[in-house]
Amino acid sequence: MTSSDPPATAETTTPNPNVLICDNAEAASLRAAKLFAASLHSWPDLKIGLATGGTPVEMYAQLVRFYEQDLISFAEAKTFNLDEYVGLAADHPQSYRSFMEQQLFSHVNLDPRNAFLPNGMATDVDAEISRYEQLITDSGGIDLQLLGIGHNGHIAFNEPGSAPDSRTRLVDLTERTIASNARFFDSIDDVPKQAITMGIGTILEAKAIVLLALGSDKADAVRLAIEGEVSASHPASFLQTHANVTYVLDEAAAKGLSSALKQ
Ligand SMILES: O=P(O)(O)OC[C@H]1O[C@](O)(CO)[C@@H](O)[C@@H]1O
Repeated sequence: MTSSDPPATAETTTPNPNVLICDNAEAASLRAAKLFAASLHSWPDLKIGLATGGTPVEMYAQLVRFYEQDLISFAEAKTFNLDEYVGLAADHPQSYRSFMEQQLFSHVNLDPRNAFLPNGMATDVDAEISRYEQLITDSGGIDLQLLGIGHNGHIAFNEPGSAPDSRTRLVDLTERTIASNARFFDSIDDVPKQAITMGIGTILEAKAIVLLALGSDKADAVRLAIEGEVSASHPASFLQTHANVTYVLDEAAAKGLSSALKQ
């Protein structure tokens, strides 16, 4: 080891994270949508990793607008969602399959046979997990992955403590995540307690990643993800070890970042 070598325990981090800060949530959603649209335009058979939650709603609306303007087509694309609740049927209004149908799938020309999510009702969960990982592998891997970020730094449903090499698996949701997602359900008791999620290792195999974060309540999570220590206590920090991550933020979500990253 020479003096220029990193210490053996250090993670390799991206030296210049690609941080795009937009004036407001709408502008950030449009910016993120343009990144996906540009890739889809260049590579019509793009394998796209998709996220759910409140964050991507406006971004998906922008993608639908691009499709309606004939700027993009999903005819040859494949999509793979990050996660699905366990115990919700595909047609349950709060399943992530339903979310995707409402926000994107039903509005564009994506072949339903090319829209993949884990099956939260699978009786053999282990077999379902293997099937889902294999689907991604057989497709050649995800080209461009969209991520949101949880208040505790979770990406997909990889809660704090998730290992960087974790794969698609069954996870227990934390009380904080259940409380945060209760806004989508009639009552907090209706929020599923488990999910099938891609692992951190699965996500890091995507060739490129876009993390979209909106609003001041995400500022701490964003700061720790981009500038904090790489640690399982904040799973999004593992993105620092990936060579091609673009963070698309509104001003409010970026407010905790050091000034050097804001230029
Ligand atoms: O976009 P939201 O609703 O703030 O959620 C953030 C993250 O939390 C999840 O909804 C999971 O709880 C992710 O799917 C999402 O990326």
